[in-house]
Amino acid sequence: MTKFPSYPVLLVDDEDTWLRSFSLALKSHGIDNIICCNDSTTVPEILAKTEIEVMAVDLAMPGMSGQDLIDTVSATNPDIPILVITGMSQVETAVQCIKRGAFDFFVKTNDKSSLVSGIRHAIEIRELKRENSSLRTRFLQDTLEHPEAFAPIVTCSKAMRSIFQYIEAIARSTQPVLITGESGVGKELVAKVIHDLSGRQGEFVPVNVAGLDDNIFADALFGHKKGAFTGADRARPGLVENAKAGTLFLDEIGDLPQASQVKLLRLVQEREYLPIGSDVTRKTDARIIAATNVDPGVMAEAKRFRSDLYYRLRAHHVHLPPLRERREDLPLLIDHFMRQGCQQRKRPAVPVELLNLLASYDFPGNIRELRFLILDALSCSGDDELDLDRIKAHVRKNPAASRKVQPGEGTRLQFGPELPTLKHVCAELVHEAMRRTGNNQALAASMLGVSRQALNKRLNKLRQMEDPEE
Ligand SMILES: Nc1ncnc2c1ncn2[C@@H]1O[C@H](COP(=O)(O)OP(=O)(O)OP(=O)(O)O)[C@@H](O)[C@H]1O
Repeated sequence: MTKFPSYPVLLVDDEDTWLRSFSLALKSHGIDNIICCNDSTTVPEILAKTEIEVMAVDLAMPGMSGQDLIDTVSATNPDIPILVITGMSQVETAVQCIKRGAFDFFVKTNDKSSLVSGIRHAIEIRELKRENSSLRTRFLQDTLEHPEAFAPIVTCSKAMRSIFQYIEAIARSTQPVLITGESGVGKELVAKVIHDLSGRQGEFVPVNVAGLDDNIFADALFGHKKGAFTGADRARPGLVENAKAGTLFLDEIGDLPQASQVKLLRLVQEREYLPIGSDVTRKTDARIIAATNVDPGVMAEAKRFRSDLYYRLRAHHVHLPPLRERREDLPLLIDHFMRQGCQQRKRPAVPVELLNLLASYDFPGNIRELRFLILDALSCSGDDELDLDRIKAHVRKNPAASRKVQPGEGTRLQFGPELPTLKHVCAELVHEAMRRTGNNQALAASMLGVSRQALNKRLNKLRQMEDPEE
Protein backbone atom coordinates (compact mmCIF):
# COMPACT_ATOMS: atom_id res chain seq x y z
CA MET A 1 0.00 0.00 0.00
CA THR A 2 1.24 3.48 -0.79
CA LYS A 3 1.72 5.45 2.42
CA PHE A 4 -0.46 8.47 3.06
CA PRO A 5 0.39 11.30 2.95
CA SER A 6 3.37 11.17 0.60
CA TYR A 7 5.55 12.98 3.18
CA PRO A 8 5.35 12.00 6.87
CA VAL A 9 3.32 13.63 9.60
CA LEU A 10 5.65 14.43 12.52
CA LEU A 11 4.21 13.95 16.03
CA VAL A 12 6.26 15.55 18.80
CA ASP A 13 5.44 14.78 22.44
CA ASP A 14 7.51 13.64 25.40
CA GLU A 15 4.80 11.14 26.45
CA ASP A 16 5.33 7.84 24.63
CA THR A 17 1.85 6.53 25.47
CA TRP A 18 0.23 9.59 23.90
CA LEU A 19 2.41 9.25 20.80
CA ARG A 20 1.39 5.60 20.48
CA SER A 21 -2.33 6.18 20.89
CA PHE A 22 -2.31 9.23 18.62
CA SER A 23 -0.49 7.43 15.81
CA LEU A 24 -2.87 4.45 16.16
CA ALA A 25 -5.85 6.81 15.81
CA LEU A 26 -4.30 8.36 12.70
CA LYS A 27 -3.50 4.96 11.17
CA SER A 28 -7.05 3.75 11.70
CA HIS A 29 -8.15 6.75 9.62
CA GLY A 30 -5.80 5.99 6.74
CA ILE A 31 -2.97 8.37 7.77
CA ASP A 32 -0.09 5.93 8.08
CA ASN A 33 3.02 7.87 7.09
CA ILE A 34 4.01 9.02 10.58
CA ILE A 35 7.21 9.82 12.47
CA CYS A 36 6.94 9.90 16.29
CA CYS A 37 9.46 11.99 18.18
CA ASN A 38 9.67 12.10 22.00
CA ASP A 39 12.62 14.51 22.15
CA SER A 40 11.76 17.96 20.80
CA THR A 41 15.43 18.99 20.62
CA THR A 42 15.95 16.52 17.73
CA VAL A 43 13.23 18.09 15.55
CA PRO A 44 15.58 20.48 13.64
CA GLU A 45 17.74 17.45 12.77
CA ILE A 46 14.69 15.51 11.48
CA LEU A 47 13.57 18.50 9.40
CA ALA A 48 17.01 18.83 7.87
CA LYS A 49 16.91 15.20 6.71
CA THR A 50 13.26 14.63 5.82
CA GLU A 51 10.53 16.62 4.12
CA ILE A 52 7.64 16.80 6.58
CA GLU A 53 4.01 17.26 5.52
CA VAL A 54 2.46 18.41 8.82
CA MET A 55 3.57 18.63 12.46
CA ALA A 56 1.57 18.14 15.67
CA VAL A 57 3.43 19.33 18.78
CA ASP A 58 2.72 19.26 22.48
CA LEU A 59 3.16 22.58 24.27
CA ALA A 60 4.72 21.51 27.53
CA MET A 61 7.86 19.52 26.79
CA PRO A 62 11.29 19.42 28.44
CA GLY A 63 14.23 20.52 26.28
CA MET A 64 12.50 22.61 23.67
CA SER A 65 8.96 23.77 24.47
CA GLY A 66 6.20 23.71 21.86
CA GLN A 67 6.38 27.51 21.59
CA ASP A 68 10.13 27.49 20.94
CA LEU A 69 9.62 24.78 18.35
CA ILE A 70 6.99 26.87 16.55
CA ASP A 71 9.36 29.84 16.44
CA THR A 72 12.19 27.71 15.06
CA VAL A 73 10.12 25.79 12.50
CA SER A 74 8.20 28.88 11.32
CA ALA A 75 11.54 30.54 10.59
CA THR A 76 13.19 27.60 8.82
CA ASN A 77 10.23 25.71 7.28
CA PRO A 78 7.36 28.20 7.04
CA ASP A 79 5.30 25.93 4.74
CA ILE A 80 4.82 23.19 7.33
CA PRO A 81 1.44 23.55 9.07
CA ILE A 82 1.93 23.08 12.85
CA LEU A 83 -0.92 21.84 15.03
CA VAL A 84 -0.53 22.63 18.71
CA ILE A 85 -1.81 20.12 21.25
CA THR A 86 -2.50 21.52 24.68
CA GLY A 87 -3.92 20.67 28.07
CA MET A 88 -7.21 22.27 29.16
CA SER A 89 -5.42 24.96 31.15
CA GLN A 90 -3.17 26.13 28.30
CA VAL A 91 -5.73 27.48 25.84
CA GLU A 92 -4.48 31.03 26.22
CA THR A 93 -0.93 29.98 25.38
CA ALA A 94 -2.27 28.06 22.39
CA VAL A 95 -3.90 31.25 21.11
CA GLN A 96 -0.49 32.94 21.42
CA CYS A 97 0.95 30.09 19.34
CA ILE A 98 -1.58 30.72 16.55
CA LYS A 99 -0.44 34.35 16.54
CA ARG A 100 3.15 33.11 16.19
CA GLY A 101 2.34 31.03 13.13
CA ALA A 102 0.76 27.76 14.30
CA PHE A 103 -1.94 26.38 11.97
CA ASP A 104 -4.47 25.34 14.63
CA PHE A 105 -4.72 24.06 18.19
CA PHE A 106 -6.47 21.15 19.87
CA VAL A 107 -7.09 20.22 23.47
CA LYS A 108 -5.61 16.86 24.49
CA THR A 109 -8.52 14.50 25.21
CA ASN A 110 -9.18 10.81 24.80
CA ASP A 111 -11.41 11.47 21.82
CA LYS A 112 -8.99 12.01 18.99
CA SER A 113 -11.49 12.45 16.15
CA SER A 114 -11.21 16.24 15.96
CA LEU A 115 -7.43 15.96 16.08
CA VAL A 116 -7.47 13.45 13.21
CA SER A 117 -9.75 15.79 11.18
CA GLY A 118 -7.39 18.67 11.98
CA ILE A 119 -4.40 16.72 10.68
CA ARG A 120 -6.32 15.71 7.54
CA HIS A 121 -7.33 19.32 6.95
CA ALA A 122 -3.72 20.48 7.37
CA ILE A 123 -2.56 17.81 4.86
CA GLU A 124 -5.12 19.06 2.33
CA ILE A 125 -4.00 22.67 2.80
CA ARG A 126 -0.35 21.62 2.42
CA GLU A 127 -1.09 19.74 -0.81
CA LEU A 128 -3.04 22.70 -2.16
CA LYS A 129 -0.23 25.11 -1.32
CA ARG A 130 2.31 22.84 -2.98
CA GLU A 131 0.15 22.60 -6.10
CA ASN A 132 -0.46 26.34 -6.19
CA SER A 133 3.20 27.12 -6.11
CA SER A 134 3.97 24.49 -8.76
CA LEU A 135 1.18 25.91 -10.90
CA ARG A 136 2.46 29.45 -10.53
CA THR A 137 5.95 28.39 -11.63
CA ARG A 138 4.61 26.47 -14.61
CA PHE A 139 2.40 29.36 -15.75
CA LEU A 140 5.21 31.85 -15.36
CA GLN A 141 7.66 29.70 -17.26
CA ASP A 142 4.99 28.32 -19.62
CA THR A 143 6.63 24.91 -19.34
CA LEU A 144 5.62 21.30 -19.09
CA GLU A 145 7.89 19.01 -17.14
CA HIS A 146 6.72 15.84 -18.92
CA PRO A 147 5.40 16.81 -22.36
CA GLU A 148 5.76 13.19 -23.49
CA ALA A 149 3.01 12.13 -21.07
CA PHE A 150 0.51 14.24 -23.02
CA ALA A 151 1.39 12.70 -26.40
CA PRO A 152 -1.91 10.75 -26.66
CA ILE A 153 -3.84 14.04 -26.43
CA VAL A 154 -3.50 15.69 -29.83
CA THR A 155 -3.95 19.44 -29.52
CA CYS A 156 -2.41 22.81 -30.23
CA SER A 157 -5.00 24.75 -28.24
CA LYS A 158 -3.76 27.29 -25.69
CA ALA A 159 -6.64 26.40 -23.38
CA MET A 160 -5.59 22.75 -23.45
CA ARG A 161 -1.98 23.68 -22.73
CA SER A 162 -3.04 25.53 -19.59
CA ILE A 163 -5.03 22.45 -18.61
CA PHE A 164 -1.89 20.32 -19.11
CA GLN A 165 0.05 22.63 -16.77
CA TYR A 166 -2.68 22.30 -14.16
CA ILE A 167 -2.66 18.50 -14.58
CA GLU A 168 1.09 18.38 -13.97
CA ALA A 169 0.64 20.42 -10.80
CA ILE A 170 -2.06 18.15 -9.35
CA ALA A 171 -1.04 14.76 -10.72
CA ARG A 172 0.89 13.66 -7.63
CA SER A 173 -1.73 14.81 -5.15
CA THR A 174 -3.73 12.17 -3.28
CA GLN A 175 -6.96 14.19 -3.51
CA PRO A 176 -9.75 13.26 -5.93
CA VAL A 177 -10.08 14.87 -9.35
CA LEU A 178 -13.35 15.70 -11.09
CA ILE A 179 -13.17 15.88 -14.89
CA THR A 180 -16.10 17.54 -16.60
CA GLY A 181 -16.84 18.15 -20.26
CA GLU A 182 -19.21 17.04 -22.99
CA SER A 183 -19.29 13.47 -24.20
CA GLY A 184 -16.29 12.56 -26.36
CA VAL A 185 -13.99 15.46 -25.35
CA GLY A 186 -11.32 13.11 -24.01
CA LYS A 187 -12.08 12.83 -20.30
CA GLU A 188 -10.90 9.23 -20.03
CA LEU A 189 -7.77 10.06 -22.00
CA VAL A 190 -7.01 12.87 -19.54
CA ALA A 191 -7.72 10.62 -16.53
CA LYS A 192 -5.18 8.12 -17.84
CA VAL A 193 -2.56 10.86 -18.29
CA ILE A 194 -3.15 12.03 -14.69
CA HIS A 195 -2.58 8.46 -13.53
CA ASP A 196 0.57 8.11 -15.67
CA LEU A 197 1.96 11.30 -14.15
CA SER A 198 0.96 10.42 -10.58
CA GLY A 199 3.95 8.17 -10.00
CA ARG A 200 1.53 5.55 -8.63
CA GLN A 201 2.71 1.98 -9.06
CA GLY A 202 -0.76 0.42 -9.14
CA GLU A 203 -3.15 0.07 -12.06
CA PHE A 204 -5.45 2.53 -13.77
CA VAL A 205 -8.87 0.91 -13.28
CA PRO A 206 -11.68 2.49 -15.32
CA VAL A 207 -15.35 1.76 -14.58
CA ASN A 208 -18.44 3.23 -16.19
CA VAL A 209 -21.04 3.60 -13.43
CA ALA A 210 -23.85 4.96 -15.64
CA GLY A 211 -27.05 3.02 -15.18
CA LEU A 212 -25.68 0.73 -12.41
CA ASP A 213 -28.22 0.13 -9.65
CA ASP A 214 -26.94 0.38 -6.10
CA ASN A 215 -26.37 -3.37 -5.62
CA ILE A 216 -24.40 -3.78 -8.83
CA PHE A 217 -22.45 -0.61 -8.06
CA ALA A 218 -21.49 -1.95 -4.60
CA ASP A 219 -20.62 -5.38 -5.97
CA ALA A 220 -18.54 -4.01 -8.85
CA LEU A 221 -16.62 -1.57 -6.66
CA PHE A 222 -16.37 -3.29 -3.30
CA GLY A 223 -16.64 -6.98 -4.25
CA HIS A 224 -18.33 -9.60 -2.06
CA LYS A 225 -17.69 -12.37 0.43
CA LYS A 226 -18.41 -15.98 -0.43
CA GLY A 227 -22.12 -16.66 0.24
CA ALA A 228 -22.99 -12.96 0.42
CA PHE A 229 -25.96 -13.59 -1.92
CA THR A 230 -27.39 -16.41 -3.99
CA GLY A 231 -24.85 -17.27 -6.63
CA ALA A 232 -21.87 -15.78 -4.74
CA ASP A 233 -20.10 -19.14 -4.62
CA ARG A 234 -16.72 -17.55 -4.02
CA ALA A 235 -15.36 -14.30 -2.72
CA ARG A 236 -14.60 -11.69 -5.37
CA PRO A 237 -12.50 -8.56 -4.90
CA GLY A 238 -13.98 -5.36 -6.25
CA LEU A 239 -12.46 -2.76 -8.53
CA VAL A 240 -11.38 -0.65 -5.53
CA GLU A 241 -9.15 -3.54 -4.50
CA ASN A 242 -7.81 -3.86 -8.07
CA ALA A 243 -6.94 -0.16 -8.00
CA LYS A 244 -4.80 -0.38 -4.86
CA ALA A 245 -1.80 1.94 -5.07
CA GLY A 246 -3.27 3.05 -8.39
CA THR A 247 -6.21 5.05 -9.70
CA LEU A 248 -9.91 4.25 -9.78
CA PHE A 249 -11.57 6.10 -12.66
CA LEU A 250 -15.33 6.43 -12.22
CA ASP A 251 -16.87 7.50 -15.50
CA GLU A 252 -20.33 9.09 -15.76
CA ILE A 253 -20.91 9.58 -12.05
CA GLY A 254 -23.70 12.08 -12.80
CA ASP A 255 -26.41 9.39 -12.82
CA LEU A 256 -25.39 7.62 -9.63
CA PRO A 257 -28.35 6.59 -7.39
CA GLN A 258 -28.50 8.33 -4.00
CA ALA A 259 -27.60 5.16 -2.05
CA SER A 260 -24.46 4.67 -4.18
CA GLN A 261 -23.58 8.33 -3.65
CA VAL A 262 -23.50 7.69 0.12
CA LYS A 263 -21.16 4.72 -0.37
CA LEU A 264 -18.94 6.72 -2.70
CA LEU A 265 -18.80 9.58 -0.19
CA ARG A 266 -17.49 7.20 2.46
CA LEU A 267 -14.91 5.86 0.05
CA VAL A 268 -13.72 9.35 -0.92
CA GLN A 269 -13.85 10.87 2.56
CA GLU A 270 -12.76 8.04 4.85
CA ARG A 271 -11.02 5.87 2.23
CA GLU A 272 -13.11 3.01 3.59
CA TYR A 273 -15.58 0.49 2.15
CA LEU A 274 -17.41 -2.69 3.01
CA PRO A 275 -17.42 -5.67 0.63
CA ILE A 276 -20.97 -7.07 0.31
CA GLY A 277 -21.68 -9.58 3.10
CA SER A 278 -18.70 -8.46 5.18
CA ASP A 279 -18.75 -6.48 8.39
CA VAL A 280 -15.03 -5.77 8.32
CA THR A 281 -14.26 -2.34 6.95
CA ARG A 282 -11.50 -2.26 4.33
CA LYS A 283 -9.12 0.60 3.65
CA THR A 284 -7.99 1.79 0.26
CA ASP A 285 -5.21 4.03 -1.00
CA ALA A 286 -6.60 4.19 -4.55
CA ARG A 287 -6.77 7.72 -5.92
CA ILE A 288 -10.21 8.56 -7.25
CA ILE A 289 -10.82 10.36 -10.52
CA ALA A 290 -14.46 10.91 -11.47
CA ALA A 291 -15.85 12.15 -14.76
CA THR A 292 -19.20 13.37 -15.92
CA ASN A 293 -20.73 15.16 -18.87
CA VAL A 294 -23.53 16.66 -16.79
CA ASP A 295 -22.60 19.54 -14.54
CA PRO A 296 -22.71 17.99 -11.03
CA GLY A 297 -22.72 21.50 -9.53
CA VAL A 298 -26.07 22.15 -11.21
CA MET A 299 -27.26 18.70 -10.18
CA ALA A 300 -26.19 19.37 -6.60
CA GLU A 301 -28.30 22.54 -6.66
CA ALA A 302 -31.24 20.54 -7.99
CA LYS A 303 -30.62 18.06 -5.11
CA ARG A 304 -30.00 15.15 -7.50
CA PHE A 305 -26.34 14.92 -6.52
CA ARG A 306 -25.12 15.17 -2.92
CA SER A 307 -23.34 18.48 -2.53
CA ASP A 308 -20.91 17.05 0.09
CA LEU A 309 -19.86 14.40 -2.44
CA TYR A 310 -19.59 16.98 -5.19
CA TYR A 311 -17.25 19.19 -3.14
CA ARG A 312 -15.17 16.19 -2.03
CA LEU A 313 -14.77 14.97 -5.61
CA ARG A 314 -13.83 18.35 -6.96
CA ALA A 315 -10.79 18.83 -4.73
CA HIS A 316 -9.22 19.29 -8.17
CA HIS A 317 -11.30 20.13 -11.19
CA VAL A 318 -10.41 19.77 -14.87
CA HIS A 319 -12.94 21.07 -17.38
CA LEU A 320 -12.30 20.08 -20.99
CA PRO A 321 -13.64 22.48 -23.63
CA PRO A 322 -15.75 21.03 -26.47
CA LEU A 323 -14.15 20.64 -29.89
CA ARG A 324 -16.17 23.55 -31.32
CA GLU A 325 -14.31 25.83 -28.87
CA ARG A 326 -10.90 24.62 -30.06
CA ARG A 327 -11.36 24.35 -33.80
CA GLU A 328 -7.68 25.07 -34.24
CA ASP A 329 -7.22 21.39 -33.29
CA LEU A 330 -9.21 20.17 -36.31
CA PRO A 331 -6.32 19.89 -38.84
CA LEU A 332 -4.10 18.07 -36.29
CA LEU A 333 -6.87 15.71 -35.22
CA ILE A 334 -7.88 14.92 -38.81
CA ASP A 335 -4.26 14.13 -39.58
CA HIS A 336 -3.98 11.99 -36.42
CA PHE A 337 -7.08 9.93 -37.22
CA MET A 338 -6.03 9.60 -40.88
CA ARG A 339 -2.73 8.10 -39.68
CA GLN A 340 -4.58 5.86 -37.22
CA GLY A 341 -6.83 4.57 -39.98
CA CYS A 342 -4.06 4.11 -42.55
CA GLN A 343 -1.54 1.99 -40.69
CA GLN A 344 -2.07 -0.89 -43.12
CA ARG A 345 -2.86 1.04 -46.29
CA LYS A 346 -1.91 4.02 -48.45
CA ARG A 347 -3.09 7.32 -47.03
CA PRO A 348 -5.45 9.13 -49.40
CA ALA A 349 -5.17 12.93 -49.78
CA VAL A 350 -7.49 15.07 -47.66
CA PRO A 351 -9.51 17.50 -49.81
CA VAL A 352 -9.31 21.12 -48.60
CA GLU A 353 -13.08 21.08 -48.71
CA LEU A 354 -13.11 18.83 -45.63
CA LEU A 355 -11.79 21.53 -43.34
CA ASN A 356 -14.22 23.95 -44.83
CA LEU A 357 -17.08 21.53 -44.24
CA LEU A 358 -16.13 20.79 -40.63
CA ALA A 359 -15.09 24.30 -39.66
CA SER A 360 -18.71 25.31 -39.18
CA TYR A 361 -19.96 22.02 -37.76
CA ASP A 362 -20.57 21.95 -34.01
CA PHE A 363 -19.57 18.32 -33.24
CA PRO A 364 -22.12 17.37 -30.60
CA GLY A 365 -20.13 14.13 -30.12
CA ASN A 366 -16.84 16.03 -30.06
CA ILE A 367 -13.57 14.21 -30.82
CA ARG A 368 -15.14 10.75 -30.71
CA GLU A 369 -17.50 11.90 -33.48
CA LEU A 370 -14.66 13.35 -35.55
CA ARG A 371 -12.73 10.08 -35.18
CA PHE A 372 -15.74 8.09 -36.32
CA LEU A 373 -16.30 10.41 -39.31
CA ILE A 374 -12.72 10.09 -40.51
CA LEU A 375 -12.44 6.33 -40.00
CA ASP A 376 -15.83 5.82 -41.63
CA ALA A 377 -14.91 7.99 -44.64
CA LEU A 378 -11.62 6.11 -44.96
CA SER A 379 -13.43 2.79 -45.13
CA CYS A 380 -15.29 4.02 -48.23
CA SER A 381 -12.34 5.77 -49.91
CA GLY A 382 -9.86 4.58 -52.50
CA ASP A 383 -6.15 5.34 -52.26
CA ASP A 384 -6.23 8.72 -54.01
CA GLU A 385 -8.55 11.05 -52.14
CA LEU A 386 -10.71 10.84 -49.01
CA ASP A 387 -14.35 10.41 -50.04
CA LEU A 388 -16.43 13.12 -48.35
CA ASP A 389 -19.92 11.93 -49.29
CA ARG A 390 -20.67 10.23 -45.97
CA ILE A 391 -19.24 13.12 -43.95
CA LYS A 392 -21.40 15.56 -45.93
CA ALA A 393 -24.47 13.37 -45.33
CA HIS A 394 -23.66 13.20 -41.60
CA VAL A 395 -23.24 16.95 -41.29
CA ARG A 396 -26.49 17.50 -43.21
CA LYS A 397 -28.31 15.04 -40.91
CA ASN A 398 -27.39 17.21 -37.91
CA PRO A 399 -28.60 20.62 -39.10
CA ALA A 400 -28.77 21.98 -35.56
CA ALA A 401 -25.07 21.28 -35.17
CA SER A 402 -24.13 22.76 -38.51
CA ARG A 403 -24.07 26.52 -38.60
CA LYS A 404 -22.89 26.61 -42.19
CA VAL A 405 -25.16 28.24 -44.71
CA GLN A 406 -25.27 25.78 -47.62
CA PRO A 407 -25.01 27.45 -51.05
CA GLY A 408 -28.44 27.99 -52.50
CA GLU A 409 -30.35 26.78 -49.45
CA GLY A 410 -29.19 29.22 -46.83
CA THR A 411 -30.99 32.10 -45.27
CA ARG A 412 -30.14 35.41 -46.83
CA LEU A 413 -28.20 37.95 -44.82
CA GLN A 414 -30.54 40.41 -43.15
CA PHE A 415 -29.90 44.16 -43.55
CA GLY A 416 -31.56 47.12 -41.86
CA PRO A 417 -32.78 50.17 -43.81
CA GLU A 418 -29.23 51.51 -44.00
CA LEU A 419 -26.76 49.21 -45.79
CA PRO A 420 -23.34 48.63 -44.21
CA THR A 421 -20.31 49.45 -46.34
CA LEU A 422 -18.49 46.70 -48.22
CA LYS A 423 -15.47 47.34 -46.01
CA HIS A 424 -17.53 46.85 -42.88
CA VAL A 425 -19.10 43.59 -44.15
CA CYS A 426 -15.66 42.25 -45.16
CA ALA A 427 -14.25 43.03 -41.73
CA GLU A 428 -17.20 41.34 -40.00
CA LEU A 429 -16.86 38.29 -42.24
CA VAL A 430 -13.14 37.95 -41.52
CA HIS A 431 -13.74 38.30 -37.76
CA GLU A 432 -16.52 35.71 -37.85
CA ALA A 433 -14.37 33.21 -39.79
CA MET A 434 -11.52 33.70 -37.30
CA ARG A 435 -13.90 33.29 -34.37
CA ARG A 436 -15.46 30.13 -35.81
CA THR A 437 -12.09 28.53 -36.47
CA GLY A 438 -10.55 29.42 -33.12
CA ASN A 439 -8.18 31.87 -34.89
CA ASN A 440 -6.81 29.25 -37.24
CA GLN A 441 -5.84 31.23 -40.31
CA ALA A 442 -5.54 28.24 -42.66
CA LEU A 443 -9.04 27.11 -41.77
CA ALA A 444 -10.52 30.59 -41.87
CA ALA A 445 -8.95 31.26 -45.28
CA SER A 446 -10.39 28.03 -46.60
CA MET A 447 -13.85 28.98 -45.26
CA LEU A 448 -13.68 32.38 -46.92
CA GLY A 449 -12.42 30.98 -50.21
CA VAL A 450 -9.18 33.01 -50.21
CA SER A 451 -5.52 32.06 -49.87
CA ARG A 452 -3.90 32.13 -46.45
CA GLN A 453 -1.61 34.96 -47.57
CA ALA A 454 -4.61 37.01 -48.72
CA LEU A 455 -6.33 36.52 -45.37
CA ASN A 456 -3.17 37.40 -43.50
CA LYS A 457 -2.85 40.65 -45.46
CA ARG A 458 -6.45 41.51 -44.70
CA LEU A 459 -6.00 40.75 -40.99
CA ASN A 460 -2.94 43.01 -40.83
CA LYS A 461 -4.89 45.78 -42.51
CA LEU A 462 -7.79 45.35 -40.09
CA ARG A 463 -5.43 45.44 -37.12
CA GLN A 464 -3.93 48.68 -38.39
CA MET A 465 -7.34 50.21 -38.90
CA GLU A 466 -8.50 49.17 -35.43
CA ASP A 467 -5.27 50.25 -33.73
CA PRO A 468 -3.41 52.81 -35.86
CA GLU A 469 -0.76 53.22 -33.10
CA GLU A 470 0.53 49.66 -33.77
N1 LIG B 1 -7.18 15.29 -27.99
C1 LIG B 1 -7.36 14.03 -28.45
N2 LIG B 1 -6.43 13.49 -29.25
C2 LIG B 1 -6.60 12.26 -29.77
N3 LIG B 1 -7.67 11.48 -29.53
C3 LIG B 1 -8.61 11.96 -28.71
C4 LIG B 1 -8.50 13.26 -28.12
N4 LIG B 1 -9.56 13.46 -27.34
C5 LIG B 1 -10.33 12.36 -27.44
N5 LIG B 1 -9.77 11.46 -28.26
C6 LIG B 1 -10.33 10.15 -28.66
O1 LIG B 1 -11.75 10.35 -28.74
C7 LIG B 1 -12.43 9.23 -28.17
C8 LIG B 1 -13.27 9.70 -27.00
O2 LIG B 1 -12.42 10.07 -25.92
P1 LIG B 1 -12.79 9.73 -24.39
O3 LIG B 1 -13.41 8.38 -24.27
O4 LIG B 1 -11.59 10.00 -23.56
O5 LIG B 1 -13.91 10.84 -24.18
P2 LIG B 1 -14.87 11.07 -22.91
O6 LIG B 1 -14.94 12.53 -22.70
O7 LIG B 1 -14.39 10.23 -21.76
O8 LIG B 1 -16.26 10.52 -23.45
P3 LIG B 1 -17.58 10.08 -22.59
O9 LIG B 1 -18.07 11.27 -21.83
O10 LIG B 1 -18.55 9.69 -23.65
O11 LIG B 1 -17.15 8.94 -21.71
C9 LIG B 1 -11.38 8.22 -27.81
O12 LIG B 1 -11.20 7.35 -28.91
C10 LIG B 1 -10.13 9.07 -27.61
O13 LIG B 1 -8.96 8.33 -27.82
